[in-house]
Amino acid sequence: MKKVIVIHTGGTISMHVNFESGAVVPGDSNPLTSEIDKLMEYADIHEIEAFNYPSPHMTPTEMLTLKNIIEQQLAEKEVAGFVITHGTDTLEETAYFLDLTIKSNVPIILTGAMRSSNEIGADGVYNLLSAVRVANSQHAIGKGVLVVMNDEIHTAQNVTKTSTSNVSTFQSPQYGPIGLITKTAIHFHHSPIRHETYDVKDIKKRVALLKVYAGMDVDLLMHVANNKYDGVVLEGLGQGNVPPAIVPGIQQLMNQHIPIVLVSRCYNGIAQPVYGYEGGGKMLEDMGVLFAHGLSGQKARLKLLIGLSDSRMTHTPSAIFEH
Ligand SMILES: NC(=O)C[C@H](N)C(=O)O
Repeated sequence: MKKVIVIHTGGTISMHVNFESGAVVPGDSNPLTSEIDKLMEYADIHEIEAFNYPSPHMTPTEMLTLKNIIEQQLAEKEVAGFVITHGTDTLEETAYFLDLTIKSNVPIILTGAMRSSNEIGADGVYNLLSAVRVANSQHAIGKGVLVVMNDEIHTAQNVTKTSTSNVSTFQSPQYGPIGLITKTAIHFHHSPIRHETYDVKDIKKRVALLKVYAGMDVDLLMHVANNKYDGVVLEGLGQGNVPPAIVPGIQQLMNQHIPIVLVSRCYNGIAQPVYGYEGGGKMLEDMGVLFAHGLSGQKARLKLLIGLSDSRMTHTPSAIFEH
C-alpha cells in the first residue's frame, strides 16, 4: 500500500469544545490520532505532530519548518503524498507558502475543519479522509499544493476562506475548484498551467499588508517607510486605485526603493492600471507600483516576501510579479 504522511499542525480539526465554558480549545492529545486506524484501508499512513497551534499563531517561520519536514521526508523515503491538517484561518497562506517553495511533484494536500472533534456535525475526520484519498491519487501529481475540504479540491493560489463558520468556507472566487471528491472517485476537471517556485532557506524580510479605504491618511504608509519594511502590499480600491492623500506616502516608499504591490480589495477581477486621475492605477504604475495579476492581498504579500527571500537573490520585485 502507498505511503501517505499526515503532518498535524493544530487548528479546530485538532480541538474539542469544552462544554462547561463553551469555548473551542486545543487539548493535550490530538483527537485525530485515535481516528487514523479508520483511514488505514486507504493508505499506509504515518503521522508527524509538527505543531499544535491555532492557525492565527502560525508565522512564515512555522511554514518554513513544514517545508523542511516535507523535503526531509522526501529525501529519506518513498512517499505517495502528504496531508497537512491545519487551522482554517491561515490555511490558505501556509498552502501558498508551500506551493511557492517546494519543487516536488508529489501531492501536498492541506485540510482542516470548521467544527471541532466533539461537536455535532464535526467535519474533521471526513475532510482528513478526503485529503488522504486525494494525496494518494495519481491525478493529484504535479498539480501543486492543494486544499481539500467539503468534497472540493482547490489550488493554493486561488483558494480563500470565505465564511467565518460555514463548512463550505473554502472557495476559489472567479476560478472555482479544480476537482471534486465523490464516494468512489477523485475527479479533476482543471489543471494549473504553471507552477513557479523560489529557493527559500530563511525568512528575515518584513512585508506589510495594508487595506486601502475611503478617507485613508498617509501616516500608515509613512510608518512603513520609517520602520525598515522590505516591501508593502496595498489592497486598493476597485480596479486598483487609492485616495490622493496617500500618494505622497507611495512616493516616499518609492524614493526609499521599498517595493509596493497593488491588488484589489474586490475579490473578483484583476487590479490593473486603468485610471489616470490622482491616485488612479495608471498614475501608480508610472510611479513604479507593481500589479499582482489577481492575487489576494495575503497571497501577494507572501509572494513578495518569498521572492525577496530567495537565497539566489536573482529576482527583482518586478520579476516576481511578471506573471
Ligand atoms: N476552523 C478553524 O480551524 C479556525 C481556527 N481559529 C484556526 O484557524 O485555528
